[in-house]
Amino acid sequence: MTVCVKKHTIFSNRSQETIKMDPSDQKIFTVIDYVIFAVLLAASMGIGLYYALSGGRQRTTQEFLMADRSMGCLPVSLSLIASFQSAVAIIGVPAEIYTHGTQYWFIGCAYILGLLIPAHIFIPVFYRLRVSSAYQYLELRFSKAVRICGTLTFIFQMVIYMGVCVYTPAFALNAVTGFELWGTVLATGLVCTLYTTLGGLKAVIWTDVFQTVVMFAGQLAVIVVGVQKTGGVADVWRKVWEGNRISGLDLNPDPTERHTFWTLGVGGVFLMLSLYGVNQAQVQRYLSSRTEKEAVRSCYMVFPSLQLALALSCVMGLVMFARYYMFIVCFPQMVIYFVMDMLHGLPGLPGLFIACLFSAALSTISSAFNSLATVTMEDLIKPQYPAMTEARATLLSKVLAMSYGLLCLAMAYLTHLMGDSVLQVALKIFGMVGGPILGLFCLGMFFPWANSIGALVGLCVGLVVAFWLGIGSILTRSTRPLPLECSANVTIAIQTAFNNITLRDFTPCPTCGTVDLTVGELLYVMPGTLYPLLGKLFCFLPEHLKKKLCCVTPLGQTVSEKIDLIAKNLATFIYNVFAVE
Ligand SMILES: CC(C)(CO)[C@@H](O)C(=O)NCCC(=O)O
Ligand code: NA
Repeated sequence: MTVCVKKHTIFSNRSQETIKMDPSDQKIFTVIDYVIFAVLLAASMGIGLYYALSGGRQRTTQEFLMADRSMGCLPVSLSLIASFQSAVAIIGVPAEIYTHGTQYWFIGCAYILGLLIPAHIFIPVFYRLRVSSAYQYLELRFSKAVRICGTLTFIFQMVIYMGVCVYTPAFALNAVTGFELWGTVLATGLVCTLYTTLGGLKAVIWTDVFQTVVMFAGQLAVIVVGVQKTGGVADVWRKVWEGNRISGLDLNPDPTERHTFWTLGVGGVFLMLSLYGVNQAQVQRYLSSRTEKEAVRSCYMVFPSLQLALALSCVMGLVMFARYYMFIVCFPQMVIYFVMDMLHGLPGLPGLFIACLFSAALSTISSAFNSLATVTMEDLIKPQYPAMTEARATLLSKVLAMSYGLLCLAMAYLTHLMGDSVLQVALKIFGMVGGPILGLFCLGMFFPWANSIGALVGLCVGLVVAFWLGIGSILTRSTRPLPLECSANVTIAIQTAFNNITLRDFTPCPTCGTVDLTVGELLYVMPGTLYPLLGKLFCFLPEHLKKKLCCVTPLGQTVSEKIDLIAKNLATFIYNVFAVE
């Protein structure tokens, strides 16, 4: 088979749809390939059925939404990777490496802090409060209003994301090989809806494990065959070296530059924190762990696997460059073209890659369905109907998981109607909304004097700024992809600034809880919702100074200690009021 793409179409980004396999090569897929794709769907379905019929048979919300809080660290860690490794990344990263060289690979540096901070700050806070949803934290720390606004923002973010995640791989595959578009979208969407609804979080986590393995296997197959067909490792290396694709560390401080150490290293940490620190899909997996230690361990285990995932997609981009280095620009569809060019004639391997692509998609949308069902149940419905029976709550959670599954198909159709360009916009929205949500949680944990009005104003302003930057960068076609760290910082800045205005009185009390007096409202900061950041940073100071510094009681008190503290704080507050009089 020859590269049947006319040169001018490769140079022009606009005529992407002309990149198609040669019609005489339409027999890329043999029966075996279709069987492998069917086996992926059937095995995922089987895991769903297994967890519907074993264990507690999904009769409680504890089992359906939290996997009975009994998971070990290995499945949790593989599931953590699978949630946010979508097909968008699998075909997007090789295209990026092909066009701009290996600079993007430096995002691997951000995984260090991007996983250490969730492991030692976010996990302990969430785990010890024994919440079910990350947004429950926001009510404990701020107020009900903040919780509901956070939940709605998250739902908006994930609903847009899941449509893109199921549509993108089907669309790219269809455009290049003619693989049935809507059949694929419907099959993956419906199978995923079924196993998520039947088997709950246990099924979601165990299918993630299976799908992560398929994902790695598919990418590895492309690389091994690709290197062989391109003339061996030495030849690939020579071509990418001569083609200037091996990038050194770019320390240019200009934040509008495409990828530099700063945008990747610093921006990458913010991206990782918004995904691995506070996103409900991930928080739920930490909370489903048997113990806090297991949760922290699973977060550590994400590091090597995520590095492997990154390395596989970067190397795939390099092999692809060695193959087609005469073309300058590469776009995602060309990655599919490359894969099929490498694997055709090897029965089963094209099927394995399709399974890899849809494993990535399935594992992401199943996490979305389950986490969306959880927040809708725990944050929006349960507080309204506290007397609801467990059986009814479980049934409702299943209905919710199914409804979000069907909504995902509707979103995929909407994405299709709006056309190709909306894909980029939708992915940007995912990143843009992540920033202000991250800002909200950081504000709560690290700023004892932050209050609920500040949090709400900050969230709104943060969203406006994120959209302004995001939409602006789309209109001006700037190449800088995620204004996430910027909007997270703006959120925190606005929130703290606003707090200084609304704060009339700030009294660290003797037992080091805090009493905030705001416009007509008394705010008590619940113990365990703050992370003693300053205390940890200045750990060398004597104990009484540290306590003053962070105004925080240590995490993990008993209930009676908490009640005791609340009483003391109230007493202090009353004393202060009357002392002023
Ligand atoms: C989480 C990272 C940064 C890991 O490299 C990457 O997989 C990513 O940007 N994921 C989110 C976008 C997506 O894959 O859909
Ligand atoms: Na995935």
